[in-house]
Amino acid sequence: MSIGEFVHDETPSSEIDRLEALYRPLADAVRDLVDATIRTTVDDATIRRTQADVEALVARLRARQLDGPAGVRFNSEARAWNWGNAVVGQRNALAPPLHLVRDPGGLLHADVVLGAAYEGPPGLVHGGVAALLLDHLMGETASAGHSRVTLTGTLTMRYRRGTPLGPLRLEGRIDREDGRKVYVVATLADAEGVTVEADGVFIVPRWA
Ligand SMILES: CCCCCCCC(=O)SCCNC(=O)CCNC(=O)[C@H](O)C(C)(C)COP(=O)(O)OP(=O)(O)OC[C@H]1O[C@@H](n2cnc3c(N)ncnc32)[C@H](O)[C@@H]1OP(=O)(O)O
Repeated sequence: MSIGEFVHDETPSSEIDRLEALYRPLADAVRDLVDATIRTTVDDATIRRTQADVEALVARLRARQLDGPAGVRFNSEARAWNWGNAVVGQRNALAPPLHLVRDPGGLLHADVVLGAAYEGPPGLVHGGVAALLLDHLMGETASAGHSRVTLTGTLTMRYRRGTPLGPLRLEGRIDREDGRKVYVVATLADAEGVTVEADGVFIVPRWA
């Protein structure tokens, strides 16, 4: 990976805001479609008709599109956008609707509601999904408000008990720093308390 893959793009922030407001409801609708596909109990004919409808919608969107992934772009106003990001991509229906909030004092938190699409053991969040969300929150924590690039070096999870699907809270903070290494601790919790603890080393890469 190199800094060359972060693309400088002079689209004004106001236009990015407009596009995000346009695409976010589409991503929300597709996310809802994923949930509906998992949980529907309609008859066979309705499933086949729906499949044909969805294929037609896909063909409509594919009429014009990028050759590859959306990438990470930024403008001179320090506005960055990463529409395909697996956790916070505004156009990515696979990404849970995670909204990160930076608290005074350096804590970063996010509230999220995980539904049927994130299941592992019955009724519980998939362990890899828990790691995905924590990894992203911890990377954002280490980057200290996007003031530096950090990449996950080592990530350790301790699954204390199953995490039920439903409303959850993530919290992360920097524990300590040592040169280019940023040590971050984080938790995933439900209403009863912490379900997963994580600690990780996030590295400011040599090329940054
Ligand atoms: C704001 C956006 C938030 C996004 C959050 C999402 C986070 C992610 O998922 S990032 C994607 C997953 N991670 C990756 O792909 C990273 C892949 N690995 C790499 O690119 C490199 O190995 C990288 C950057 C981690 C280290 O490379 P480099 O900068 O050359 O490190 P290097 O100079 O060898 O080592 C620097 C220090 O880090 C330590 N270190 C290097 N790699 C690791 C590691 N994997 N784990 C722990 N420590 C490490 C070294 O021991 C060294 O320590 P010291 O200074 O005490 O000797």
